[in-house]
Amino acid sequence: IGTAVMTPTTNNSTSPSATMPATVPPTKRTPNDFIFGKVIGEGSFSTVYLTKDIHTQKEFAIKVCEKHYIIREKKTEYVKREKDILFYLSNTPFIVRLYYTFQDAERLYFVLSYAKNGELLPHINKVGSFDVECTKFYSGEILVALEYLHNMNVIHRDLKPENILLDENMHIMITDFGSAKMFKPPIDRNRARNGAGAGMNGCNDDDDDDEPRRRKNSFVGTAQYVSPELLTDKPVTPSSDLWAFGCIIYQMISGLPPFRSRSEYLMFQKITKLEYEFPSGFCDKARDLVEKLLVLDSEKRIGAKDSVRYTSIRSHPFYEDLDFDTLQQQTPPPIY
Ligand SMILES: Nc1ncnc2c1ncn2[C@@H]1O[C@H](COP(=O)(O)OP(=O)(O)OP(=O)(O)O)[C@@H](O)[C@H]1O
Ligand SMILES: O=C(O)[C@@H]1CCC(=O)N(CCc2ccc(Cl)cc2)[C@H]1c1ccccc1Cl
Repeated sequence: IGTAVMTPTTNNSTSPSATMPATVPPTKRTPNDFIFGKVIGEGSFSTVYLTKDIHTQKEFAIKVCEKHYIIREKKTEYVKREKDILFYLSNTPFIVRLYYTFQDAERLYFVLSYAKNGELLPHINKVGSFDVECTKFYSGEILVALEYLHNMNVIHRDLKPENILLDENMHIMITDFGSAKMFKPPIDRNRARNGAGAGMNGCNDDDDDDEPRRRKNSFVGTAQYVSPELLTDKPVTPSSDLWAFGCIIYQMISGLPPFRSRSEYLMFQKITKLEYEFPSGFCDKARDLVEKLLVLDSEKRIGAKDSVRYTSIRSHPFYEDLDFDTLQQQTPPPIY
C-alpha cells in the first residue's frame, strides 16, 4: 500500500472560497496568543490545558512539556518524533491535528485540536459496553483512520481506547504518536504478475537504529493491546495495529480487553499463547471478525494482504450495512 497513497480529503472549512477570504496564514505563535484555561489532562511529562486563541476565539488543547523533565527521562527523540509525525499527518481525517508548536526557556508547547468529549474509554465504561450499532460505527471510524495512517506509511503501535479521543460531534481523533513509526513500503516488483501484492502490511527491514533509545527487549505500546510480534521483537508491520483493532472491538462489545492479568508477564503469556475467550452472548459476527484479527501470525490477519483500503475487513458480514466512506458526515449513534 505504501506506493498507492490515498489523498486524504481535507476538511473544507479552511479552504478559501470566492466569498470567504483565505484564512490569515498563521504567524509564529507564542503563549501570549492564547488564554490558558483549565487543565484537561496530565501525561507522564506533560500537562494539557484547554486554551482559546485570542485572535480567533477558537478553542485548542495545548500540551505543555517541561524540558528539564524530558531531558532527564531521555525522551527528547520521542518528543521530536511525535511532533514530526503529527505535522506529517496534519489534516488527516480522524487524526488529532497539530496546528503549531513553540517553546520558551523551560517548556515546549503543542497546539492541538481540542477533543471536547475526551477519551473513548470512559464512554465505554460508563455504559459497560457498546451495542452493535455503536461498535460498528466507532470501530469503522478507527478502521478508516488506520487506512489513512497505513497509506501514509505510519504505524501507530500504541492504539488503545485511551488514545482515541472524541471531538464535540463525537467523531474520533486518534492521538499519542510518540510510539508511532514510519515504515518503508515494500518494493513490490512482482505485483503486476502475481497480484498478491504485499498490501498495506509489507514489513520493513528492521533497521531499528532510528528508534528512540529504548531498553533492549522493552516494547512500545501498552501491555493489554500489544501484538505478539512486538513482544518477540519481530519486524514491525501495520498489522500490529490490526491486532490492537481486534482487541478494541472485543472491548467495545464485552466491556473488557481480551487479555487481562494482574501481572504484565502473565498477560504477555496469554497474548503469545492466544489465551482468551468470548463471554456468552458475544455477537457472533463480531466474534468471527475478532477471531480473524487476533491471529498470532501477523501476515495471516484479515486485512494483512489488503492495499489502499482494508477491503477484506470492510466486506466482513459484521459491517454489512455500514457506509465507511461517509462516516465523517454521519451523525454518530447515541451511546447508551
Ligand atoms: N487534543 C486533546 N484534547 C483533549 N484532551 C487531550 C488532548 N490531548 C491529550 N488530552 C488529554 O490529556 C491527557 C494527557 O495527554 P498526553 O498526550 O499529554 O499524555 P498521555 O499520552 O496521556 O500520557 P503519556 O505522556 O504517559 O503517554 C490525556 O489523558 C488526554 O485525555
Ligand atoms: O523541531 C522543531 O520544530 C523545533 C526545532 C527547534 C527547537 O529548538 N525545538 C526544541 C528542541 C527541543 C526538544 C526537546 C527538548 Cl527537552 C528541548 C528542546 C524544536 C521544537 C520546538 C517546539 C516544540 C517542539 C519541538 Cl521538537
